[in-house]
This record gives sequence, structure tokens and C-alpha cells, in this order.
Amino acid sequence: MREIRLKARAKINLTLDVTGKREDGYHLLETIMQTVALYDGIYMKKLEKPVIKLKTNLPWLPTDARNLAWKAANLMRETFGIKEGVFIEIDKRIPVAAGLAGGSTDCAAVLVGMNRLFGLGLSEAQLEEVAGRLGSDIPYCIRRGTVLCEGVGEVMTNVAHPCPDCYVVLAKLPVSVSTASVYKQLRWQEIEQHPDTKAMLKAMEEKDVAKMGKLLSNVLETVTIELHPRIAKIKARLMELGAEGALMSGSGPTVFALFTDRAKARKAAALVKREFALKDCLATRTYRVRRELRGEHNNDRNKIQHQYK
Ligand SMILES: C[C@](O)(CO)[C@H](O)COP(=O)(O)OP(=O)(O)OC[C@H]1O[C@@H](n2ccc(N)nc2=O)[C@H](O)[C@@H]1O
Ligand SMILES: Nc1ncnc2c1ncn2[C@@H]1O[C@H](COP(=O)(O)OP(=O)(O)OP(=O)(O)O)[C@@H](O)[C@H]1O
Repeated sequence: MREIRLKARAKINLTLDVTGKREDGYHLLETIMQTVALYDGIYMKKLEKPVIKLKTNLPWLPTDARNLAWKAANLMRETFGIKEGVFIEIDKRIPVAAGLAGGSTDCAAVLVGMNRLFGLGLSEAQLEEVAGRLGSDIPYCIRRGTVLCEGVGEVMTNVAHPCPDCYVVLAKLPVSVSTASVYKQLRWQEIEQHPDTKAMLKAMEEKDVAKMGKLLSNVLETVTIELHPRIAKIKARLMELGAEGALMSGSGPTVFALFTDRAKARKAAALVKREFALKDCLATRTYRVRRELRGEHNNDRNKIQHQYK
């Protein structure tokens, strides 16, 4: 194989709880992550020269070692002794620094791409292990779908009854939020309202999007909404426009809203985009992965893999 095209998809957090803090300062999480259809296009081609060349459609995005996609290619070359080089082109469509794991998902796609281009034969579990060395959301971006993530995100359990298909409006305020500073400002021991993760899993099992909407909850909202109160206004407006629920994703500032009706979702996205003068506001949908048992025949859900496309 000389070249490959992949879709690096964005994620939202349907619930996000902080349950403690590690000695190194990282916060312990309990979060249900969900992939959405919105993606960055990734094109990769082998190069004879031993170099990593990166190109993107956003002129201000770094294309050197500061880019997570570059880091992914570099780590794979070093770890597996790959002599050839690689050209990577990213068609960036996921808003940057938005709480949608845009950089992490590009990174994950490049790990998958390197594995296939150079015929390394790594399993999904092995790729997740490599991914964990590059960032906390990256193992999830390899696995995708509806996943309960604990630890700092690396302890993953596939959800037995994944999120029912529905429409998702993503609305990003034109402000940048530093994930590190949000966690730093969070007084996690004083959190009063924790998400009900079990109830959310049950609502998904019942395919009840209305119930899911009511259970959306993210403890990081307390910090980011204080900094940017317009996040709360966008949430309220999306609810007025017929959303089943609305929440900030990750550390923000993107708000997502769940809809059961496609036309309503598209109309809400168009209105919110205009009313709040947003550059990034669009309607997408949840993305479902088809998992299949590969190798051992046992009931361990985490051994059930999917074909990353
Ligand atoms: C908010 C989430 O996106 C939820 O999915 C993730 O927890 C954040 O993942 P991320 O953007 O990949 O974050 P990283 O780049 O790993 O971390 C940025 C900084 O946030 C803080 N951080 C991050 C993750 C975590 N569980 N606890 C933390 O305290 C650390 O100071 C870290 O240096
Ligand atoms: N491939 C990439 N795409 C986007 N940003 C990247 C990439 N590589 C590195 N970055 C840097 O990472 C920073 C965070 O961008 P990213 O889009 O990953 O944030 P995010 O959506 O908030 O992620 P998360 O949800 O994991 O916190 C940006 O400021 C950007 O300079």
C-alpha cells in the first residue's frame, strides 16, 4: 500500500465527571464519550526520503513537531524502525481548540494510517497503547463509538447498548479555552452536581434520547461558563429550538445539542450561527461503529474491535 485516506472524527462528552486527582496533577475522570460524524480528512502517502511532511488547509496550524499528527508519525517511525518517510495532508473541518478532540483524532488516524501503510500488523489494543503515550483522549479516538472512559481517559469500556442514532448541533464560541487552565481552576472536591452515569447508560439502553437529553452533564461547565457566560445562552437557545438536551463538550467552549429531528437540528444550527455570529456552528449526527469479535472467542467487550475507516 502506498497511500491511504481516513476520516478522523470528532467526539463529544455525554457525561463528564471528575472523581479525584492523581499525584502528577492529572484529574481522574468518569466520562461517556461519543463519536460524531464530523471529520477531518486525512491523506497519507509513503515517501522514499526519511522525512515527515505535513500540510493542512489552515495556514496558522503548526505543521512541525507541535502538530499531534506529526508526533504520531514520528513515534511510529521511531518505535517500529520505519526507514521510509510519510506525507500527511489534513483537511481540517473540526473546529480547533473546541473540546471536540480535533488534534487527538488526527493523531489517532495517523497511528492507524502508519500501521496500515507500513504493514505493521498492530492490533487495536496495541495502537491504543501507543496512543496513550501521546495524550489522554487519543486511545479513545482509536476505539471510537460510545465508550465509558475512566482513569485519565485510558481505562475504556465499550458501552453494551451504544448511543441511539440522533442529530447533533455543534456551536462554538469564537474564544479559546485552555484545557489545562480549566482543570486548574476546577474545585473538584466542592462539586455539587455530579452526572448520573448509570442513568445515562440506562437511557441509552432504552434508546430514549429525551431522557438522555435531561441527563447530559459536565462538571467542567462550572469553570468554563463562568469565564464565558454566552455558553449558557447558546445552550438555552438550542433548548428553545427543540433540542432534547444541550451541554458543553470536554473543557469547551463548544456546546452540543441532541435532536431527534434532522430538519429541526439544521434549522437550529442556522439560527444559532446567525444570532450569535458564530463562525463554527453546524449540524451533524452521532457516528455508530460496528464492532466485531476478532481472535479470541470470549465475552470481553473490549476485545471487540471495529474497522477504522
Ligand atoms: C477534557 C477532555 O477532552 C475530556 O475528554 C480531556 O480530559 C482533555 O484531554 P486533552 O485535551 O487530550 O488534554 P491533555 O492535552 O492531555 O491535557 C492538557 C492539560 O489538562 C490537564 N488535565 C488533562 C486531563 C486530565 N484528565 N486532567 C488534567 O488535569 C493537565 O494539566 C494537562 O496538562
Ligand atoms: N492536528 C491538529 N489539529 C488541531 N489542533 C492541533 C493539532 N495538532 C496540534 N494542535 C494544537 O492543539 C491545540 C488544541 O487543539 P484541539 O483541536 O486538539 O483541541 P480540543 O478540541 O480542545 O481537544 P480536547 O477536546 O482533546 O481538549 C491547538 O491549539 C493546536 O495548536
